[in-house]
Amino acid sequence: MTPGARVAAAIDILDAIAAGQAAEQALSRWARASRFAGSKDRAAVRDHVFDVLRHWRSDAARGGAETGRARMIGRLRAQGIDPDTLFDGQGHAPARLSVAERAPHDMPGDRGTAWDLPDWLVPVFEDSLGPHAKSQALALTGRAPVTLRVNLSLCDMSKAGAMLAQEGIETVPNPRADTALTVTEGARRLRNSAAYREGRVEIQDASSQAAVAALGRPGRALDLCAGGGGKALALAAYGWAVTASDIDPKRMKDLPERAARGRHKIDICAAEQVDARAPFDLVFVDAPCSGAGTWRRAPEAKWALTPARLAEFSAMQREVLTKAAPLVAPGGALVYATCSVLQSENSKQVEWFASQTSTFEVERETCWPVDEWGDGFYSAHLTRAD
Ligand SMILES: C[S@@+](CC[C@H](N)C(=O)[O-])C[C@H]1O[C@@H](n2cnc3c(N)ncnc32)[C@H](O)[C@@H]1O
Repeated sequence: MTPGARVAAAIDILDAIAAGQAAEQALSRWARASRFAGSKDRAAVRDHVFDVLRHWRSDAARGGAETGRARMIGRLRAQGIDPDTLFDGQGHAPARLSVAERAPHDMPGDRGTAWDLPDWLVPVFEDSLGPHAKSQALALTGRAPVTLRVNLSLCDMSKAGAMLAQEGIETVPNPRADTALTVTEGARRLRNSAAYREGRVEIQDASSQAAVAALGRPGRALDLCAGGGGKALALAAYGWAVTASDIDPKRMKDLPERAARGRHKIDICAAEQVDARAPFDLVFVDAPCSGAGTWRRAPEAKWALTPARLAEFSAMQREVLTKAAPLVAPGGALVYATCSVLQSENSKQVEWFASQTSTFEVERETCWPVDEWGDGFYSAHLTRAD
């Protein structure tokens, strides 16, 4: 495909998304109908689509309309690329720009457009992040790094880096966690590499790795909101004896295969059986949340979030904290974590929990920012006093 044809494909996919299709579904449909597209074409089209999704408002403003075509014009302008070089009407490239499209479009001065956030989230970001609100909102419009967790129970950092390099996957140590490598080249080869297939590395953001690294001497741990099992696997690699559970067992469907790859034994437990396994030295609550720290990876979620949905997350967080507390052994720890940068989901929830109980003490809270090394993440470490 020519660069122009890739842009034309992205425009069609963006229109399908604007009409209500999920981005992954729209991309898969296009890929199935476009057998001529090679892997580099598919990657380039995906990059265009996700770049626009991250800049949904500002691209529309720069392009002068809320269409896939205008947004793609806006995206090229933001990247300093003259749209005329790709919109040339040749072959499968998009039609030439009209006079109206070529006219400069002034960016509106409001912060929602400039920060690429829904208007209601601007004050929420300001309350949560103070002087960092703008820089964090803008950080969320960039591409996320691809980060690996080296499974130290099977491999050391330098061996993992060397194995990956042999297969054309270049990495650098990620300063956020001692187990983390950031991929700088060859990320698309990762899932076929020996290091990944043999469980020596797993894909996991460095902030999540850092949150698990800080948990001290291993014992019996419950990952109460295990989902795909990222935290459970990282805990097991540090030597914790892990029980994994989730209110929605379907969410754990990949966990047995991932655990087998990493050669970890994880006790996968139905939600109604958890009480019988208690107490635990550590209960890790990776709570359901807005995902605001990970919107680079899932930009549609940024535009789909509403105040009502945020309130629903808040209720779920309180419910899961309440459920977790009695499962912690005396002297044990409760870790509450989210991949959110919003105070209402983080410190406010821990404040609420602390106001409900005299049994737990808040030892420390840590916030990791959205930056070149990792996603926004929060964790609070509480200890059970009695
Ligand atoms: C942020 S995700 C977990 C991600 C996962 N820990 C990982 O590292 O891949 C939150 C999970 O919490 C689960 N969940 C929501 N409410 C719950 C509850 N009351 N009890 C247990 N799990 C719950 C959801 O089904 C979802 O899988």
